[in-house]
Amino acid sequence: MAVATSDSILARSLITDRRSTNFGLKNEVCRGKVVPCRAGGKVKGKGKGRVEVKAVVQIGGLEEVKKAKDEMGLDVVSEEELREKGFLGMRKTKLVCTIGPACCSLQDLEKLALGGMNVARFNMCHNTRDWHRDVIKKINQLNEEKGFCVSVMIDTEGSQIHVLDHGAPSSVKAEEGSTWLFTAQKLEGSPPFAIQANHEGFSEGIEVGDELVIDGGMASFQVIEKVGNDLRCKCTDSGLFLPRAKFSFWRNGKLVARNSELPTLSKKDWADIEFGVSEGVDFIALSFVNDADPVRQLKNYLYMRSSRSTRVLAKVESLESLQKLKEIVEASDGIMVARGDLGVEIPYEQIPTVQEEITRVCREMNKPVIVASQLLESMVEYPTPTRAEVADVSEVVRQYADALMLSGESAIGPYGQKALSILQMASSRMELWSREENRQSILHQRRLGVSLPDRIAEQICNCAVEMANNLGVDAIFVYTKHGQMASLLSRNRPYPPIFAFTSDNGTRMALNLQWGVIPLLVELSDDDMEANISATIELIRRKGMLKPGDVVMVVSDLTPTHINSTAFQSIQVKTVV
Ligand SMILES: Nc1ncnc2c1ncn2[C@@H]1O[C@H](COP(=O)(O)OP(=O)(O)OP(=O)(O)O)[C@@H](O)[C@H]1O
Ligand SMILES: CC(=O)C(=O)O
Ligand SMILES: [K+]
Ligand SMILES: [Mg+2]
Repeated sequence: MAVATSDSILARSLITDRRSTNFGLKNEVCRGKVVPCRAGGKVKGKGKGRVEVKAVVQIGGLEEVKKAKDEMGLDVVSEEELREKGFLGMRKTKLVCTIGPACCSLQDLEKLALGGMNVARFNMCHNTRDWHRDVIKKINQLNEEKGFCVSVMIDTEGSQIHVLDHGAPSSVKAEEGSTWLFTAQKLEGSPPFAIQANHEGFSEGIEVGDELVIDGGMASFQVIEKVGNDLRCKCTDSGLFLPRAKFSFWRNGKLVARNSELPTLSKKDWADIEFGVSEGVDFIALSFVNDADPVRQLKNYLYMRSSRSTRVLAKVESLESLQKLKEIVEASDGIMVARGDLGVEIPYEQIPTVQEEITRVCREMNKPVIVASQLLESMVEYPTPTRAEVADVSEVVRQYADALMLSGESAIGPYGQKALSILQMASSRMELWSREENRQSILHQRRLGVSLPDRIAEQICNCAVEMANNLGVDAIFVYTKHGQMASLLSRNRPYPPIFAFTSDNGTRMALNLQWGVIPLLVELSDDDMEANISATIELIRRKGMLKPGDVVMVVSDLTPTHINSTAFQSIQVKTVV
């Protein structure tokens, strides 16, 4: 029987007769002949690299299989989706919801969780820490008591120059031709034609004649006079000041870069991070990252605090971050394309191409990417999205981003659950289309790994996905400690879902953000991979979710626990009987 072979993998197929297959925990027949890979030899500190590729092995009659745990480690939403839609119908694109006053009750959060929310985002710009703590507790409670698997992300405020809350309940209008004072001085009451900025140095380096743009184009002004740090400006394009509206300055059609003197991580951000660590959040998203330094700084800090399972995401929302994109992606555990602020810093028309490029770079470098902001913006007010918004959401899915994010649609809008269901439907539809069009085949994977073990893992995952797609298997099972194998599989955007079994809860919650990965928390043996495989297949089968005839591809990369033991890497295809 032909099995995928490649230069670095000497594959050997093994067809095992069902009757002769004894699925004991340490079944040598099952394991087949292990063939060293050509690149083999000594793998530094990891024993010998070994790759085994097996052909169809059937399972069934599993008397000896380890007694399955009662609970499956699969969250209730995935379980329901699997029952309803089957393996191939499971949604791949992950969904992030910003939590705000419109969705912070236990009932609302439960509805969002049922609606497919994978990650709840808390924007530390708004509300008090007590409020955030209280709502995070509710998410934890839902996970524990109702079997959801919703990860928690905090998003730092970061340092940015913006309009201070002007005291007015909604927005303030600027008419064309009117003259306004922009100042950092404290304003008493809400004097007309005066706007207070949050930062002393907001006008540093700004000259008469420069253009002041509000929220990336909501309104525009020309600087007509500079007195000390204050700016007197004439409105050249009328528009609204929303609370916390952002400033940007332009000269001769170019952005005047000036945020750089502000620290990416302010005192308040560090206090919020401390809060996040003490609440055990899964992700910290850093706003206004301009280079890799703050990401590294935070990762070091988390390491020192023994909070290693907290993943650090960098938000790409400044001109500088685009110039240092690769180093930022490299340093972080994932990226958010924060199109709201990005659209303040670069011209609108560049957003689509920049988004596609960031998404591509992230997939190549194997980091999850969230595309955020204004996906269904009109739904903050209206119960249906515009057709253009649905097209935008679909485009993000077509680009194979890992996740879509709701902002105001869920945080303050009355139609948050409906907005979430629209993300669900639009992504499922586009995923199906992409599969039918075989679009996955156009993804080119740049070589990623440097060390031999990393390269082996990468090759196994690339080959496994190609095989899984060609064979039309129903699901891919993978066993993972830190999520590496699962994410390498996900990077190839396979047709079947990836069931990632892990005994590390931090890994499980982090994998929640990765395209096509369904993380399951189970107890795994450190050195008996066959036992893990048999037990997990049996676990799913007993729940009635694997039927006879279903085909599962099992990918394993057992890192040896002893220096002299061998790595056991394999791709196996198993048919359920
Ligand atoms: N915890 C909260 N409390 C009150 N309002 C909130 C909260 N979270 C979000 N909002 C509201 O929802 C809107 C959209 O939220 P979101 O956090 O996505 O804003 P953003 O400006 O896109 O993000 P960022 O500040 O990170 O750039 C905000 O303008 C705010 O009015
Ligand atoms: C999400 C966010 O921070 C932005 O779009 O600016
Ligand atoms: K923020
Ligand atoms: Mg932002």
